Amino acid sequence: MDKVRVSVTGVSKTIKNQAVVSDISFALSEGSILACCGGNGAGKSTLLRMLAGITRPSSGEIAVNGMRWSENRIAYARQIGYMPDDYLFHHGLTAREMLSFWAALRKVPKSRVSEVLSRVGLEEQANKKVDTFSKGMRQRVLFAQALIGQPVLLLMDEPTNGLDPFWTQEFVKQLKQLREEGCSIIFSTHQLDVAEEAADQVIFMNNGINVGSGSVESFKHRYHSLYAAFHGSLGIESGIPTSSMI
Ligand SMILES: Nc1ncnc2c1ncn2[C@@H]1O[C@H](COP(=O)(O)OP(=O)(O)OP(=O)(O)O)[C@@H](O)[C@H]1O
Repeated sequence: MDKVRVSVTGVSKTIKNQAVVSDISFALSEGSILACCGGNGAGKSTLLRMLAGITRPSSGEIAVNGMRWSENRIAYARQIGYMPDDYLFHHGLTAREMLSFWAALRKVPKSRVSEVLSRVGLEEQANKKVDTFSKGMRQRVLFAQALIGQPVLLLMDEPTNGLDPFWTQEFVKQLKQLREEGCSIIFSTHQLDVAEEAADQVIFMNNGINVGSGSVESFKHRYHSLYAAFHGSLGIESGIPTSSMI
């Protein structure tokens, strides 16, 4: 059996008396990709933030390589690269300067900066100021930032937001390459075609609840596309296996 990289057991989050994430459970193995899909306000970002250790669950357990955040926060965080859905960049810094800053924070060699810039196709723009970049280019800077510490778990919140079709395809290729290297990846998206192409597993969320989860292959076999599967999940009587273990 594949080694479990991420284990999420009965995780819930309540904010201001509102159940934002309710009783989510899944397991993701080493070198596997999970897409977290759902409409606006479904709880995807909150789930990713809990996995990243930015927000604490109200209840439930999260372990990455068997380690819980509460046991050793620094060692837990070192395993993870997190790409937020938005980031307020410091004015006046170039892409290289931003990444050098993140490399220093992560205590990784500066040589890694050029490696990740080239990986996201920004080597020629490395010395340009990030606040002059387009949305898609800024997304690629954030992707590079998430990769800088060579994480074993990559968490990405709507990573293809703002990417043009070329870079969306490049992103899918990058994810597959990272999976080959043994990295486990969880990303949220509204783009079910990207989830279908890149992910091995999918979890559909609605109002913080897992309304359907399983392998992309099994959903495609049953519904022909993730779009149909998602609609089926929301349709309640769809009969999707409701087991929350992926
Ligand atoms: N800090 C907060 N204070 C109050 N409510 C919050 C907070 N963070 C999240 N929420 C609420 O939790 C719910 C889930 O939000 P979340 O951002 O996790 O959803 P999402 O699936 O990522 O949505 P989107 O696709 O729009 O980004 C929303 O109703 C949101 O308003």
